[in-house]
Amino acid sequence: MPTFLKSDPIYENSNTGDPKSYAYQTARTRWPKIWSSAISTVQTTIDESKLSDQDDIASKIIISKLAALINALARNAPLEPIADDGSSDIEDYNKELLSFKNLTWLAAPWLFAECYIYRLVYTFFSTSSSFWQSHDIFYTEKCQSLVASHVATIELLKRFSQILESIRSGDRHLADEQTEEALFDEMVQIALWGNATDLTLLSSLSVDEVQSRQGKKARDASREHIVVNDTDKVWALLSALKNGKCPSTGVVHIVLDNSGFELLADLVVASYVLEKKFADMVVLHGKAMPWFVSDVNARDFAWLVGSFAEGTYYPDAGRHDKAVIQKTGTYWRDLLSSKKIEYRAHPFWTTQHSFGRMPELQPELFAELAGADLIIFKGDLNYRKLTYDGYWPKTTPFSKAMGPFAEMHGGKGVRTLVLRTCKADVCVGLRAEQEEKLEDGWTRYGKYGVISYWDAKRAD
Ligand SMILES: O=P(O)(O)OC[C@@]1(O)O[C@H](CO)[C@@H](O)[C@@H]1O
Repeated sequence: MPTFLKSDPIYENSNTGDPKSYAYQTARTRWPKIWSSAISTVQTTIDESKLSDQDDIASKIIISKLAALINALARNAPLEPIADDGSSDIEDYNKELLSFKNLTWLAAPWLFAECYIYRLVYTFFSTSSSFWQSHDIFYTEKCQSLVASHVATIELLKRFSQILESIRSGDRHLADEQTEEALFDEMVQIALWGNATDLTLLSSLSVDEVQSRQGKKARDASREHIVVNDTDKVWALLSALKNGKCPSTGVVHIVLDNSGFELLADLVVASYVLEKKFADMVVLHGKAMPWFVSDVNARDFAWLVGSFAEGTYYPDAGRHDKAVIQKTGTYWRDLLSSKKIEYRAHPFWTTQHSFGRMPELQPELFAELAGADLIIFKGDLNYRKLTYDGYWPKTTPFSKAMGPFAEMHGGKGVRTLVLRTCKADVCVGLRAEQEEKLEDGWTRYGKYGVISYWDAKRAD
């Protein structure tokens, strides 16, 4: 296995040619479904829009490129260099592709090939006519999924509103350490299980199955499925930061994953962090382009906050529910305008690179993360990128699987917390013999979760 950087670990990774990997099934069934459905979405947009002749010709080209991609997957064709669309990330994609020599779709490292496929498809649009250039083929599906989740959404917003009230009223129960810790635990659970509902799973689970994972009942039932749980360590950190027992910069970052219900859960957690004064500012990192079907980009983010604040999110909601929705949307808008919450989309998050490459390839971004009190990574793809998507033995320490990203840098490294439901092959940090009790394929369908923490600022 060639390595792109000298610092990459020599490891066996999930590969689309390996029948024992989830990648095998993904490349043969999930990808063709995702891209066929993209063709239908483009067709619907054409039918619903009055396109100019130029845009109409461009639409046909986009559809033919998507069809050719589906055909290339079926034929196990080689991956071709990505066309230049003026963005600097393409160079590294093509450089790494060359380093593999004759990579074909059905025998490729999963992480590389999957990032490459989303970046490639984006160029079908970014190099097209003006109508299509900023088109997000997944946008409608993302909005619809949140509207379809209105029951769990309203339940979560009501709970959030209660929490805000108790924090603000200085509820004396909240002064008790155990109650405080229980509330933090609830926040972690909300953010973790919010990740169990992404749209790529719809190609293997039904809408009902995905929605049944939302809400408090589902969270409580899933507790026993958390295979690594470092919540207490993170609680110890936050308490130390707040009590001045640990130097603080007052900034927490959340590297987001999916839009819709998961983004809602992440906004709840960001607000909790601010209201409890664990931080003065929360930076949210989204994607700069449509990515892995349901990942958050600027438009999804603006739609969620805007449609809540304006009361257009769920027009059929009752008067009381509507008031809760609008109040929360307005509250988030205010946090954004006062810069207590900031949304950003660094191009690094849509490269193929594992985060262990960040210190060398994106030292400024790495320094910024290292300068914050805590970085919360959400979701499966971020976990795969933290751990090089490697076939590590499951008992490998989390810090070892992260490589240079986890290094101490003289006590100035990154404090990493990952909240991820397992939807791939990789999983580390288990205790010896823990895996024996888990069923075959347990790392795949979002049933199990990990709350893994590594503090690269510790003095020891
Ligand atoms: O990052 P997320 O949204 O938690 O999950 C990403 C995911 O759904 O997309 C890929 C699909 O092949 C897999 O890594 C994983 O199953």
